[in-house]
Amino acid sequence: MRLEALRIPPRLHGFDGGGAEVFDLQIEGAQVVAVEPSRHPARGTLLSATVDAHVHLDKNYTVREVGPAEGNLFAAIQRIAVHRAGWTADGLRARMERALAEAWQAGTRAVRTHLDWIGTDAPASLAVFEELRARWHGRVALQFASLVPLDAYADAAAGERIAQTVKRAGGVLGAFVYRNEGIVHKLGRVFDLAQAHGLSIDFHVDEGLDADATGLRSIAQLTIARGLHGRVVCGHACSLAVQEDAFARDTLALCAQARLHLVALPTTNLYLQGAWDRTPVQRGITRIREAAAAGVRPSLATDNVQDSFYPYGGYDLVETFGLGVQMAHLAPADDWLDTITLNPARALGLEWDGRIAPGCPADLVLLAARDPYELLDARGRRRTVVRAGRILAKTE
Ligand SMILES: Nc1ccnc(=O)[nH]1
Repeated sequence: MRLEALRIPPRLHGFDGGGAEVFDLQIEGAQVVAVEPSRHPARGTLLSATVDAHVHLDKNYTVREVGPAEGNLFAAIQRIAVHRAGWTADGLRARMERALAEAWQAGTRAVRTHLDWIGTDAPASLAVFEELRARWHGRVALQFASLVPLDAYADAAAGERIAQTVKRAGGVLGAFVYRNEGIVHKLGRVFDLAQAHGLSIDFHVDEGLDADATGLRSIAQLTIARGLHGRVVCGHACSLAVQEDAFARDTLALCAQARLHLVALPTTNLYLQGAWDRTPVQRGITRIREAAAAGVRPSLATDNVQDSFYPYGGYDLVETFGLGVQMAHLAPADDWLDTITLNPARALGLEWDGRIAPGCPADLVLLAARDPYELLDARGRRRTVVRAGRILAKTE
């Protein structure tokens, strides 16, 4: 198969483009075998298949039963707690399948989901997740992180049980961190367990606009102290945006030193953060631009879809990218397409980092956008998804 006249954003180049912007690709079998400058004007934009570093497959599409939390994270947590008690394998399977089918059609090749993990035993969602991870193998690579309230790790035996289960199931150790008492000590327990069991870590951290929420800084310091550079992912970090510039800069320098992976969640952050009873001025998004300037190239991810935390949305990362561009002034847009391709691929430790080059997998998303401006319009988002060298889906 030959793909002609496509812009490849420079950050996604795994080859020397020699200053050209538009390319023709030759695909043989499941591989790209040649990338050459094109003689034609661009008729679209080529990305590597997208990677979604942070979702919640266990609770998506439940908003019709639980209701939206109207801008209040802790209300969202309470609403889902009541609903969670009634979760069944069939219900979970249907919700997860629907999400994966949508992500796959949109051109996503890998997804990391958090699984609500209350108590020490594995949640009902884990067995369903493992079943779907096997069923979707070769289409969407699936990872999970345990979403455990940080305080649960204060109990050493409970922490050990959780870590053993996560290890057995091939997952990532996670926690929800927000202004906890004794936060450094409890975070230290998570790092102890990760080290003892050889696990990577993924935190929900500082998801709020209180300037004294400084979990991110503690996590970066612990990552350096424990030598877990590059093994730790942090989602949200909203409070970084409301802290003093100098303080935030120091935190980001530590994050860079720790090779921490930062994931911003535009839809949910916009919905849950800022005021509800008047026009919200604060956007809740973390300091994406300062992070990048400090050497921490961040990811954008989907987070919640049609649940109490975020009642709208779907699994289209190109759409989420468009929102991120507008929310955080990610301009020029072309320069930030690594937020849904390369950066999350590295955060998830995927074999292919998403750079397009001869020899790379032919897992690609061909967008109709003829220039960077069309990336954010409905026509420009229309796409042809190519997986393993074959056209999977086309939107007209
Ligand atoms: N933003 C979120 C925090 C905690 N749980 C969720 O599902 N989402």
